[in-house]
Amino acid sequence: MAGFFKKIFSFGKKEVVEERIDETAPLPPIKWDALEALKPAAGQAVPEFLKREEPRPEAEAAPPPPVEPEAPPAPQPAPIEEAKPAQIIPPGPDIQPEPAPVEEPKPEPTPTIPPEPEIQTEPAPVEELQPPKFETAAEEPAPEEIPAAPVIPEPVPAPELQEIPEPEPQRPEIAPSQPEKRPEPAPVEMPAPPAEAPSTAPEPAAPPAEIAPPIRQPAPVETQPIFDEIAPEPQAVPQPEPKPAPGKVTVTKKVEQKAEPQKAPEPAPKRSWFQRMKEGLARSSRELSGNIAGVFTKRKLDEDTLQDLEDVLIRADLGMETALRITDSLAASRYGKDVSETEVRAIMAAEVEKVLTHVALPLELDLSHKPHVILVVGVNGTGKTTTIGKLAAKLTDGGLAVMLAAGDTFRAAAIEQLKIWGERTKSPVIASKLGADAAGLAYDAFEQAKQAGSDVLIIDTAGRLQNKAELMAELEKIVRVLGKLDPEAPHTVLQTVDATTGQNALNQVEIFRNVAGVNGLVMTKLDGTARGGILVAIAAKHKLPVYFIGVGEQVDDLEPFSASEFAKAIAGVA
Ligand SMILES: Nc1nc2c(ncn2[C@@H]2O[C@H](COP(=O)(O)OP(=O)(O)OP(=O)(O)O)[C@@H](O)[C@H]2O)c(=O)[nH]1
Repeated sequence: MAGFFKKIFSFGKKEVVEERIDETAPLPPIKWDALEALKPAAGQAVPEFLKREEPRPEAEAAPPPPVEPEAPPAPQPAPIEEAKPAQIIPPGPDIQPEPAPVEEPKPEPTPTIPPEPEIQTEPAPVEELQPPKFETAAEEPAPEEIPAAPVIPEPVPAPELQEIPEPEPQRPEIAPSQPEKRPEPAPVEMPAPPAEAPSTAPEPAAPPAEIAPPIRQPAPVETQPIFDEIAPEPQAVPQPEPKPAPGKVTVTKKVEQKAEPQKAPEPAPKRSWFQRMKEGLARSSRELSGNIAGVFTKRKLDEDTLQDLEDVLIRADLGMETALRITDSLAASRYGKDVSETEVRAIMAAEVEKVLTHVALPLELDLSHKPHVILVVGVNGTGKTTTIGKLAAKLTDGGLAVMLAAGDTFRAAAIEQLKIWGERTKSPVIASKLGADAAGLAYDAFEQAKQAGSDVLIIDTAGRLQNKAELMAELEKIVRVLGKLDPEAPHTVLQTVDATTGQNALNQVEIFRNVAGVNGLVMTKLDGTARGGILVAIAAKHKLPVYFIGVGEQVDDLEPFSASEFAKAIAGVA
């Protein structure tokens, strides 16, 4: 029968020499001492086995054909070989140890330690041939296998995924590569962790320290750049936003800027004041023209026609005097003849202008008075405060120093409103507590205006016409105290008249003229009223100068009064 063959491995040549042994010869006694001595060194013999086993996972074709088939113990030495290199050559055992890493992956590096003790115990009995191979095996296989192991490049991508979920994602990546090596289904996933575990295990050993770092280093290195890439992206996104975001700040500025120029945004400046007045008087004009047209459609100019026309003019608030002037003028030139609506409106415009011409005067200020005092009176709501603001704007725009006095001490809103106008026109405002003596305030304001060298002092007043006696007493007192500082003060007494009040405006002018000595009018709210004709009636009756007309609430909506333009506008003559 076949006898035992003693195998002799020559280093590097991979040759086997077989020597036949006599089976009948007595076996030599076992040298236990020698075996014990071999145990510690046995760990070094493993490298040779690693050569055989390592090629299996990585390259199965590599292993030498003669050795594997003949040596049945090969399967056993495999684990033994792993144990030995674990101490000296960590890379070898790290890659091969299969069972140990399977358990380790979950707890991470710690499980790598247990496999070592088990391996160390087993190698002892098997290694007789290993002692001489320690050095060679350790030198040759370890360096070659470690760098050659494609496992290193694989973990590289793994760390990228790990960056987010940490080490776990690496396993799924490594797993697919190893399952091919190991046909078993269950371990397919498990093998992945072993690859990591071995890498960590060798580190504790001194020599593998060099190998381990390359595996770990790539991971953090790659992860960091990824984080950097991710980090800049979110930062880059917000950066562009802040640029438009400042949009938020600019909006606030725009709003603030518009708050001041509210004066400018008026649509009025685009249109002439006459256009605005004409539009404002359109209701009055349309009504008047329509009524006139109805009178002269089918009839010749006779007494009945003239009477109907007179009624129409009176209903338009032009007043009896003005109505008679118009009918008399028309009858003088066109009596008994056919008369068109256009002819009637032309004659009306001409007569209205005649009435208004002597009242359409510009406001003259005697600046020899320091200041020229303007007392503004009128019924509540007729536009006193607003007119004061508009007028102050005109005067300051003309370079005059203006001071305002909040003489309407009965209404807090009136005081605040005047302060606003003071801010808009950059005019100082003299005000006192609510309910204070209006005359006292007017006196103080006059003194302060003198001291300040103001050119004009405009004093606002209350207009509580419902308490006529008290109002009259207050206005008289104001005029009296102002006269103490300047006998000619107030130099101008303006009354604001609300055009929308109709015939009642005639009575208002009568009252304030007698009490406060009104010597000028400002017709307000001529925009959008159908009763603009009252201005003609007031002018005809009181013959007071009309300095301005108000055609809106904005600062520029105060226009010098023009008789011809007003007459044409109300008569509907282009
Ligand atoms: N449409 C239009 N409104 C005007 C005009 N003048 C003034 N108003 C408005 O009329 C209202 C009353 O104006 P004020 O200036 O407060 O009148 P006031 O006489 O001072 O009233 P009191 O402070 O109560 O005495 C305000 O809403 C003004 O904006 C104008 O010419 N046209």
